Amino acid sequence: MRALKLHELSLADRLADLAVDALIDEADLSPKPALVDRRGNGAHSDLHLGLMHASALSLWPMFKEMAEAAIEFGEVGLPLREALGRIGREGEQAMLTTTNGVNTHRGAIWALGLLTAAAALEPRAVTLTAAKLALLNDRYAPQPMSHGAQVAQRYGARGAREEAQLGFPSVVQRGLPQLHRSRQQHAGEQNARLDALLAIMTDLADTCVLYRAGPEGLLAMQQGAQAVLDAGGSATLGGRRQLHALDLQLLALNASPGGAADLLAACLFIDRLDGAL
Ligand SMILES: CC(C)(COP(=O)(O)OP(=O)(O)OC[C@H]1O[C@@H](n2cnc3c(N)ncnc32)[C@H](O)[C@@H]1O)[C@@H](O)C(=O)NCCC(=O)NCCS
Ligand SMILES: Nc1ncnc2c1ncn2[C@@H]1O[C@H](COP(=O)(O)OP(=O)(O)OP(=O)(O)O)[C@@H](O)[C@H]1O
Repeated sequence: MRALKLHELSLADRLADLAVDALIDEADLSPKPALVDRRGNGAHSDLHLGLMHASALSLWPMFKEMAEAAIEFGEVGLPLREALGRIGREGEQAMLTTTNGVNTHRGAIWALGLLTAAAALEPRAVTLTAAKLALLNDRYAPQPMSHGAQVAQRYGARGAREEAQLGFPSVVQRGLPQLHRSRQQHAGEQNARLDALLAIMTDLADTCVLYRAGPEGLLAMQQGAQAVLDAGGSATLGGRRQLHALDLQLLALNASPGGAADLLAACLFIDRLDGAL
């Protein structure tokens, strides 16, 4: 059989590859505080690494379809936004079928779905284009009382929707600059990714944490992540000690930063877009 050459893959194929790679790299990254990683299931009794991998792979056709829809519609507008909503909901069903009903990647479908479509449309203004898509109101989206909606109501928190509508400030202003800084300081790729996750955690209103552990959990997450970075980051002995303490503290609070994990995947996706298209 003739080997498939890279340039024979369509843009949509390559974007779907990048999105799934970002999810797999996020899941594999270890040691992440209280999240599923190579060591175990963190604060999640219903999740494990194999399930995260299977879920990520199940989303490949969905990401491809989102990129194809963006290419076909060719511009930001309600028709594309509503097509993405439909494809995203179908992807969510594919995920739930694969995981037997467990929510592995709901937030990631939202963030990476918008970014994949945006990359197909405007590769030089990805977060801005994703924000414009997120600002459009999908008339067919159901309005369930999700965990995010419940804590938004209770604490007035800014959740996944607002993060996208603002152009992913946690990724653009925190995650990506930290990823580049730690690489420059020769932290090593895995440590640089951990530092990027921690930088995202310092300032995020992660609705997973708020739902599970309230404002006390959120403060512990933000201050603990800052303490690791202040101690020199994941590549240093002091930083590792703080990271271990943060892991134990978040586990004790059952406070898993799932939103931050999704945004790390978004960060890795954007980082790889440069030079890949
Ligand atoms: C907007 C979404 C994320 C729903 O948000 P909501 O806060 O109501 O729901 P939920 O509690 O299920 O949270 C979603 C997930 O977002 C992640 N998250 C949590 N906090 C944050 C945050 N501050 N920033 C970013 N992501 C976060 C978490 O992983 C969480 O599991 C989305 O799932 C949605 O509307 N889906 C409908 C289908 C659709 O339109 N898809 C379009 C794909 S482009
Ligand atoms: N490595 C990871 N480990 C754990 N969660 C992750 C990881 N990567 C991403 N996530 C995100 O975290 C979310 C899971 O969080 P959580 O289990 O709190 O969601 P839930 O189903 O809304 O709540 P609960 O399990 O409390 O009923 C997923 O939506 C997923 O997007």
